[in-house]
Amino acid sequence: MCPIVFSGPSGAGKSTILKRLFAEYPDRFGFSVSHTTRVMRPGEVDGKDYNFVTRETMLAEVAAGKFIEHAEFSGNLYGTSIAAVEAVAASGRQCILDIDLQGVLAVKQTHLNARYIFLAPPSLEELERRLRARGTETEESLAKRLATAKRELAYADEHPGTHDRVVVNNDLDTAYEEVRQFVFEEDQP
Ligand SMILES: Nc1ncnc2c1ncn2[C@@H]1O[C@H](COP(=O)(O)OP(=O)(O)OP(=O)(O)O)[C@@H](O)[C@H]1O
Repeated sequence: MCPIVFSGPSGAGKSTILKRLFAEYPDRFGFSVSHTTRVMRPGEVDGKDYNFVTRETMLAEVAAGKFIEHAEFSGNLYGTSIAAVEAVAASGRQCILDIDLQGVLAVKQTHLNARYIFLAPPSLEELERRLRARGTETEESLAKRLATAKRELAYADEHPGTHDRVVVNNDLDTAYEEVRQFVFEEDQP
C-alpha cells in the first residue's frame, strides 16, 4: 500500500476528515513516528511516541538525505524520516502523511511511491470563516494561515500535476466520500 500524502491549507478540514477515516477503519492506517532531539518525557516510549535521537545523529542523517522534512521548534529538532514512513507499510498499515506544500514537494524528491491528495476550501472567505469559528487562532496567526493558504491554492492552480486528486471541502459528507474513494482506489483491480 503506498503512502498517501494529504495536504491542503490550514482549516481546509484535513483533521476532521482523517478523524472520520480512522474511526471508520481503525486498523488500516498508521502515522509515521517522528524523530526529535528533545528530552523524553515520563511515560514516553522511544520508537513509539518519537524516535529520540541526539542532535549530532539527527543532523548527520538530515545531511545524508534520510529525512523528508525537519524543522526546529523551541531549540529542538523534529522531523519525518523516509525510514519511518517505510516502517508503517512494513507493519501492514497504510501510511498517511498530513503535511504542507513544502513537505509534499520534499516527498516527491524521495523514492517513496506516494499518492497525493489536496483538500481545498470552497473559497478563501469560507476558509477564514471556518478558522474563526474554530476559535484556535489569534488575528496574527489567522492572517499568517490565510496568506499561506493563498500561496498553496495558487501553487495547486499553477501546477495541476502536483496532486493526483483535488477535493473541495464544501459539504463535509461529500468531501469525506471523495477522500475515502481516493484512498481505497488502488485496492481495486
Ligand atoms: N465541510 C465543512 N463545512 C463546515 N465546516 C467544516 C467543514 N469541514 C471542516 N469544518 C470545520 O472547519 C474547521 C477547520 O477544520 P480542521 O481543523 O479539520 O482543518 P485542518 O485542515 O486540519 O487544519 P490545520 O491544518 O490547521 O490542523 C473545523 O472547525 C471544522 O469543524
